[in-house]
Amino acid sequence: MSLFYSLARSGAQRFMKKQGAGPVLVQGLKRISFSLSEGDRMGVIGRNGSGKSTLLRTAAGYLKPSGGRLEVQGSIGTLIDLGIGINGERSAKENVHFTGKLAGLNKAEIQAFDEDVQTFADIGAFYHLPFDTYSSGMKLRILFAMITHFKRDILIVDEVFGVGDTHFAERAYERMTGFVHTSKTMMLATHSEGLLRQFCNKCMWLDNGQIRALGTPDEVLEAYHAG
Ligand SMILES: Nc1ncnc2c1ncn2[C@@H]1O[C@H](COP(=O)(O)OP(=O)(O)OP(=O)(O)O)[C@@H](O)[C@H]1O
Repeated sequence: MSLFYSLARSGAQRFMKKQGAGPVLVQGLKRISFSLSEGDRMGVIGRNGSGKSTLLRTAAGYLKPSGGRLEVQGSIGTLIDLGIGINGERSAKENVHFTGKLAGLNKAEIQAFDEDVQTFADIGAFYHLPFDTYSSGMKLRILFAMITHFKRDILIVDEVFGVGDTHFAERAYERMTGFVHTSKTMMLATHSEGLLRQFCNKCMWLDNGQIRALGTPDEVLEAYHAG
């Protein structure tokens, strides 16, 4: 199983460019090329606006690159935007049952899925209220519990841990550790060196939408700090 991703070109400039009275163009990524194989867990670092989320969304298939080639083999689990794939007017429970049906689970499996999410997310009576009424932290709890219930070949996670409280973060790290060992490939955008060192064996430094360094977390962090 491999994840090969190449964005060789794009029609716009990286910086915001106003073309006369026309639209403003923002190029999120430029000349990105890398491949990940089974067992690779790549952290993506970079300053705010450097393109980390854009890269993850593209790799997950939510964004279509304007040029280049993206090749992904295997099932993908994502934790990128708090709400993608969720019906905000429905409760977490209803969303869990719907997702379970979509995933082809039988009645007993859906019940187990429901119990697992409800127990792990631990949001009390909110579990039965519309998702849109949840705080960011509650949304994270539900979505994290949902995606980590399933075994996926590829896990793509944006730095959403920040909205969880300490109690949840501890349990999430624990579950993530288990998940990392059962998933084959991972991409994790993060500002946390702790997370990077704990979960990743590769690291990409994005700067202005381009790869500035690619290597082990130690190598890339050293380059990143050196500026
Ligand atoms: N929907 C959008 N429309 C236009 N420009 C966008 C959109 N999303 C992101 N951008 C731009 O693309 C660039 C990269 O943004 P991105 O969110 O990928 O950065 P990031 O590295 O994830 O940032 P952060 O660390 O702040 O989350 C930024 O210049 C941003 O303004």
